Amino acid sequence: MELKVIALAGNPNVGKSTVFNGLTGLNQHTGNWPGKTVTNAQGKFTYKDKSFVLVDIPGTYSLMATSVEEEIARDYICSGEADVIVVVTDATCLERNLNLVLQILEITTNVVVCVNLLDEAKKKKIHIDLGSLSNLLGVPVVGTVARSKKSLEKLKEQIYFATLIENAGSGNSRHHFTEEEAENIIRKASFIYRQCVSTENRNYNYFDRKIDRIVTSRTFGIPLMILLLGMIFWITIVGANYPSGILSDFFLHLEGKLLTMSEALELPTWLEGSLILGVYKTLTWVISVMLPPMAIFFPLFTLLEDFGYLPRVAFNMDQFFRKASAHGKQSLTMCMGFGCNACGVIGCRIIDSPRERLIAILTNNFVPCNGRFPTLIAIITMFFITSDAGPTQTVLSTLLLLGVILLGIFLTLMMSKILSGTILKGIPSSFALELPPYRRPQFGKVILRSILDRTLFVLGRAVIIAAPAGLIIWALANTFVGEASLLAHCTDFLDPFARLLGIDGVILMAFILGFPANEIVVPIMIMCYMATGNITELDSLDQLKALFVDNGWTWLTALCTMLLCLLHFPCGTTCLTIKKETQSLKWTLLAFLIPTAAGFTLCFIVASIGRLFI
Ligand SMILES: Nc1nc2c(ncn2[C@@H]2O[C@H](COP(=O)(O)OP(=O)(O)OP(=O)(O)O)[C@@H](O)[C@H]2O)c(=O)[nH]1
Ligand SMILES: [Mg+2]
Repeated sequence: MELKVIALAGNPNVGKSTVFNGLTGLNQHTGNWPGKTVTNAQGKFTYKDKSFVLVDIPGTYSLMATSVEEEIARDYICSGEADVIVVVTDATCLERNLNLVLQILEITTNVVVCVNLLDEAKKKKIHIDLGSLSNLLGVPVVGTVARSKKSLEKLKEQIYFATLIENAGSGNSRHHFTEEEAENIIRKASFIYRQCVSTENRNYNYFDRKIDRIVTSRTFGIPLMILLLGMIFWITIVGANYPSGILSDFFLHLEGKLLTMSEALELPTWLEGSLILGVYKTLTWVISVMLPPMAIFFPLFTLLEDFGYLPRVAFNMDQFFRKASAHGKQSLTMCMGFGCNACGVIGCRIIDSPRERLIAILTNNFVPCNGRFPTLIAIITMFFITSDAGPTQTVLSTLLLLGVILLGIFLTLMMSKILSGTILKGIPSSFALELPPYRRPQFGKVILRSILDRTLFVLGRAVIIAAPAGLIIWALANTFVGEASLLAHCTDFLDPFARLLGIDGVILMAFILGFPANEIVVPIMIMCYMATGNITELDSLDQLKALFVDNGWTWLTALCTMLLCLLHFPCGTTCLTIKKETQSLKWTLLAFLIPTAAGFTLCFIVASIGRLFI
């Protein structure tokens, strides 16, 4: 069957990825802020007797592109690779969107215009005459509400018809518009807009502006942001305790069963030890301790993103990034880093200036990703909350977590400033960030997707990386050279240096072995301690704490471990991504060294001061 290629073009934040997901059933990340998609994504769908390849491309305001992701969009549109281009537009600001439609129509006429966000237009009492719009443009026009799949049927039909036309995909490499042509297009867009759109109520974003006056105000903007972040942390810490307990009880119960079974099967001790105490324990630890906080934090964070809060964060933080001679959009890439630093690094493509993009890439690792975030929570829960925690303790833990994160943000700014004053000198470029309208988040979908996606992601990584790591550690701990095991030799070697940093050899080795994935740092510590100690039953965080305390942990060790968790080299995936994005070994090496040096220095200082109080 012949495959037709359909491209989804349009201004940023108009719902292209949502249309893409709706048509293909895939899960491209969507979010209520411009610049979310930075690379082309492909998916397939079928309609009647035809199969289509759908390409989701980054948003662009015009074909006279300026940034990397806009160039990707422009090059794709102009390449003629697509048989049909679907231009997705925002019904609530059609005039501006029509500029791009008209520019694309100069290149190819095989276009279907999708007027999306009709639900919002309706709320704002904007009426669009789709029929005359289609007549004036000379191409099919379909109205959609991309969040509801039903409304996409018509779009599929129009795409189908458009591909029946001969000479589909007549590409045209011409994309230089003279000033006069560009002005003509603007005039034409304005004319068509006046013909097809009528509004009853011009003051439709009154509420948005009212909220923005508080949320982005000079006085309340930042405190409100910190309060919101604190609230999310608090809900995460309080909410994660209970499911964690249930899960770990369940896994312990299962472990008992597995041990009985292995005895019945008369498995050799080494096999029983490596499988159950090595692999099984690591995996179940990851699931029971790391999953609950993630399953709470990420949906909450994504809801804020879907609501449209992130661009407001960027707006508030702009002044600080500007003072650090960096780019305001860096706060957006920083926010993406909370999910995954590798994604944050790719997201840096939204920053146009190469200098500022590099700064954003090099400092992205200063905010903890989903592999480190639950580690921080686990250490806080173990060392700073007891199992019968009262409200004061949970508030204190929240403040501690908030402090660590704010420290990460502060260091991002500091390091940006240092970089732009030394190896990446330059004047900050100005930018216009659009504040998109607030949108009601899709509660059910966001919660389901972020739990499912993250859960599967973490589980996947745990299985792929933690399980073999468990095996290796078990083997190291059980292979003896002279009096001591190989594991002991390694940790003893690292110990003197680690002590200077307020930690011990095991912790340092856990961070080193955790290079492939941060998720496994604490499980490695547990395995190392268990291999040398004699506690084998760990049925609660309290006993886990006992294991750590037995191995010499104090609150200072916990604090330094948290600092090192926040500040150390990026994980393997992130390093590879940095190499790919910068095309340079030098910058990758620097991205590796900067946070590590910062972490070591800070731990050394904190440990030296802390020891005075112990
Ligand atoms: N109310 C409403 N919201 C929508 C609709 N379509 C998309 N959205 C929301 O609009 C936001 C932006 O959607 P995306 O699909 O990420 O937009 P995009 O065009 O891919 O954005 P970029 O990748 O940044 O160019 C998301 O929060 C969507 O949930 C719609 O028809 N109605
Ligand atoms: Mg997108």
